[in-house]
Amino acid sequence: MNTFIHYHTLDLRLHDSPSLHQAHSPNNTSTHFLPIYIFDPRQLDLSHLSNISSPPAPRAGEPAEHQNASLKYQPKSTRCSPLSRVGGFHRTSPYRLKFLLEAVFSLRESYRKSGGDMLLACGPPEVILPKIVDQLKKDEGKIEGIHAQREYTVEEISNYRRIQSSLDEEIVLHDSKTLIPPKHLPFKPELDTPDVYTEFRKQVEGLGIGLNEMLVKPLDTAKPLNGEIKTKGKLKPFPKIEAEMLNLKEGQGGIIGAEETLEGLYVKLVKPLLDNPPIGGWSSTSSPKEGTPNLHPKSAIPFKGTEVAALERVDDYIGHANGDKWEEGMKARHYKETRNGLLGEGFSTKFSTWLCLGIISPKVIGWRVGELLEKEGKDKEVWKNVYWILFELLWRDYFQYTVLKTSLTPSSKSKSQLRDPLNPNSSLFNPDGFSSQISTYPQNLRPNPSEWEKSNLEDPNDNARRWCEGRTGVPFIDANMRELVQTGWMSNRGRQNVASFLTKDLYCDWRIGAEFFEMNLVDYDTCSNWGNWQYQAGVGNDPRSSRQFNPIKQANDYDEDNGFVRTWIPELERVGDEYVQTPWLINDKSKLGDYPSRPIVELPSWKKHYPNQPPHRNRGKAKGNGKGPKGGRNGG
Ligand SMILES: Cc1cc2nc3c(=O)[nH]c(=O)nc-3n(C[C@H](O)[C@H](O)[C@H](O)COP(=O)(O)OP(=O)(O)OC[C@H]3O[C@@H](n4cnc5c(N)ncnc54)[C@H](O)[C@@H]3O)c2cc1C
Repeated sequence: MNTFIHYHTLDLRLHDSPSLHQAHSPNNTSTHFLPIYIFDPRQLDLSHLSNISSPPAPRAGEPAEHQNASLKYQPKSTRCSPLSRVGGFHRTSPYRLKFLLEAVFSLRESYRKSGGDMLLACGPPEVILPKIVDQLKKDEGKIEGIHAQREYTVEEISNYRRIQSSLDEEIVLHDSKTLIPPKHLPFKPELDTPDVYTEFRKQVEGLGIGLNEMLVKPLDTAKPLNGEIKTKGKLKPFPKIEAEMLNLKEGQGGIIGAEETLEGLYVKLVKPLLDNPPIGGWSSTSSPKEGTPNLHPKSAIPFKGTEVAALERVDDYIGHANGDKWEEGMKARHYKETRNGLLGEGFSTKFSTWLCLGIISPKVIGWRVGELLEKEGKDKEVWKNVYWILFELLWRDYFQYTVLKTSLTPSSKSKSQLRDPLNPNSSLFNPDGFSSQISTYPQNLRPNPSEWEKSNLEDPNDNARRWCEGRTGVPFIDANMRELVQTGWMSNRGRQNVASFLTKDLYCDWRIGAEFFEMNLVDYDTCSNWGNWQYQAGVGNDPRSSRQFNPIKQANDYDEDNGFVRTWIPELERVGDEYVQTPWLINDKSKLGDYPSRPIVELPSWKKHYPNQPPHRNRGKAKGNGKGPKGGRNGG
């Protein structure tokens, strides 16, 4: 027996899978194929699974390095704990947990439907994987290779390094995470990713935008068929693993039985979240007393975490070729015009929900966009709208590669410190962000964390806490925050505004916002989240002082009919349309019910956008035109 192991991390799919492709290519000598997914106690509290001891819960503010005494490997500057470092938030919400389990269980189902299976385990991967390898090597068994997707973030890099340090076999890493794979880039991403997005995009577009130029063809390893995902050919047999023969010690974790269901596992994993709700609590739809969370009826992402759902969304949004014709895809043809919308599922692609776990390959999306552009891109309107999807996907790549570069560069503050081979050091989570790694960063724009407001999230009147709970008194901000907590989603427009409000108007530590997003966003992605937060907070590698949004102007421009604010803030029901974005201006405050009668801050620049101010409330002007405030555009 010669086993090809594929260790799934953030690549929960069968299509466009380099491992699957390699394992089943004619010259591959493996006889068996073993895909495995391991729930890691540093990411999730696994204490309700059998034979697992999770790291002790840290207190907010306590440095991560003191939080993992029970683990053999002591992380230094990483955030390896199921609670976040600054705010002490969980690192997942019930919604996000359910989405992950949907992805894992549907992947296992797809493997089974294709003649194979997938092993589910829990525990530190550097303990579990070597035990499995040992068992497979017994009785002269061989390991053809251990394959995984290359990750660019410090926790994932240290995870691979820890595993590697306990294995004789080399882990083979595949570049399957980005639209443009590293080897196609016109520069070495780990060294030369430009500090400014526009420069990155121009260099990439210099490759030529067409199919097989900038866009790389995805591997044809699996496709949807009658509502299921099927691999191209039959899978190699799944090897027998005997859980009791792994010799795992007490507390080290183990194999999750083949009979375990999504619902059963969910109940065990969600318990620590429900027992210890975060500030403001979980929303009632996301944490039912029994079973898995229901979708919020107003959710902008009424989708499942499955490969089938992801590929159906691509079909629905971009469409597909049918002979000479292009079918469906009306949404993509209006993408640029509608992408700043706030309500409903149609305004933007929502691809991020599947991209974050690798349920869909960015290359599949890119290739489909390229096909549509090739067929219909001569029409300028189609080109402008459809191309913009690539423009945004390049933002995603840009943050991935920026993080890769900084993950492998020592902080300028610790130049003397030799790189810890097991533990790369990144400024992604530092208060002064990437700026701390750039010696040429302009002095006058350097962030000064000591000047930021100190937050005490225990205090219900704390500004950052009121931001988290959607109680700032500024309806446009609160509506976005409530949507996030109640559905696990917020639009890009909303994210930019609430991030600006927390950091530029309230002057709070941006990491509280990034951690709160990490807990709640179903589409949470380390690079996109922390990279965008740095960018908005002005601590990233593209320094500018003016990324400040005016929430009143933004509300006037993007919530023209007040539908968004009315959807999420029912307390404002009795306030007329004119003042619903500025309710503190009405005389009869009794109409506000429990809603704050004053905003926690009021900036002079807001006033010219109040009702009846010259110039008159400028409704609808910028809706959907892709223009943000001066200097504030990020990703359109
Ligand atoms: C403070 C803040 C936090 C964010 N956190 C995340 C996060 O955790 N995960 C995440 O995927 N995105 C994040 N974004 C980026 C962006 O808001 C989302 O990618 C986008 O809203 C997802 O919706 P969509 O798929 O409909 O996007 P579309 O508008 O349809 O864009 C298509 C794809 O392009 C990519 N994209 C678009 N804008 C950006 C951007 N600014 N940065 C990186 N990629 C982009 C995404 O992969 C997206 O799916 C954040 C933005 C801000 C301002």
